[in-house]
Amino acid sequence: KAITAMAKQSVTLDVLSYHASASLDDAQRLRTLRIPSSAHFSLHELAFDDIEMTDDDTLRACLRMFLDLDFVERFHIDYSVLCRWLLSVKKNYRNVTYHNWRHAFNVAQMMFAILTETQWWKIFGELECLALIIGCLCHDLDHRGTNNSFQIKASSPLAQLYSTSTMEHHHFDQCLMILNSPGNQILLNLSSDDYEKVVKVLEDAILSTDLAVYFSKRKAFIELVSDERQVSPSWGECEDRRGLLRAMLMTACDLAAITKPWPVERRVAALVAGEFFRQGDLERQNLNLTPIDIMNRDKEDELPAMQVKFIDTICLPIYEAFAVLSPALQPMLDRVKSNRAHWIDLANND
Ligand SMILES: CCCOc1ccc(S(=O)(=O)N2CCN(C)CC2)cc1-c1nc(CC)cc(=O)[nH]1
Ligand SMILES: [Zn+2]
Repeated sequence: KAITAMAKQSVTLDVLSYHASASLDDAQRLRTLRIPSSAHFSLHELAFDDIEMTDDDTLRACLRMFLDLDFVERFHIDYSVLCRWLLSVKKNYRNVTYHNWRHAFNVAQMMFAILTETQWWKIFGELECLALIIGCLCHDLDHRGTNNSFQIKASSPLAQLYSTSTMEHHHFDQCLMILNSPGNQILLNLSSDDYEKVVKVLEDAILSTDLAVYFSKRKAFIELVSDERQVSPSWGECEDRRGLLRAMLMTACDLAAITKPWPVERRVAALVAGEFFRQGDLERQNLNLTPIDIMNRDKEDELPAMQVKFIDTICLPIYEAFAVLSPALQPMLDRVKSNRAHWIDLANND
């Protein structure tokens, strides 16, 4: 009986992998494209904006990040497999308003920019940096444009699988499924020891993008920052500190639209609002519930005030701590403050 169950499980995985994987043709085409420099794509910019980029550009930019971080050489990643893996990751983001491939790509670019501008890649080492970049690209895989509380309220299949951090567990599950799909196994040539380490860091990184996890870890992080101030080399030796910094880094990159120049923040906030309001519509129509204010289309004019609250309660603490840890990140904090002023203006004009 156990054997048939195992056989069924493996068939399911194969069927999932088959549909999740990008086509060989697409991978073949991407493989032949020329890959411009990181400077060409402005990948080291903390104020990066992807609006001018085509989907092909985003894929080539990801290849550039893997090449510049030396992952392809160091981990003997087959270049065709890397191309297919990137296409499969992109394919497994849905066409939702905000939590789509572009969001994942922007989060990965922010991680690349922070790790390089602060030199923190030296603290984490190649293995943990590989896990962080893969984690960013995969952290919202198969997002349906609805949040954890919606899954619970709708008692969706995902909520029955995972009762806490529902979506984040699903994103990690999808990430592993693609990494283990034939033709997509970019970690194939890692030692089993290195593979175990990458998967562990990957799981922590993706689960850290649940704001509930951020709230639970933030106090310890801010205390550590006020005691230690700059990131001294000793941070590298302590596994717990590195884990805490990685978790905070994931949140800082996930919410980084708030640190971008105003035209970018204003555009992204409209996408976030669009997705929230659609969830509110679903809650009314399907669940017969009155949505919370942030998802209630009728409260649209309160959006600027909500953004100010979002900045004060969630964003400022983390970007203030990061600016203390590395002066290179000060411009991010400055832009959060100037975006706050814009939202205050809009809140007063309504
Ligand atoms: C733009 C449409 C309104 O957007 C918001 C409204 C309220 C709050 S909140 O801090 O009060 N809070 C967050 C935690 N929830 C559980 C309860 C509500 C946050 C946002 C918001 N979130 C993100 C992250 C996805 C990005 C972004 O730009 N804005
Ligand atoms: Zn995200």
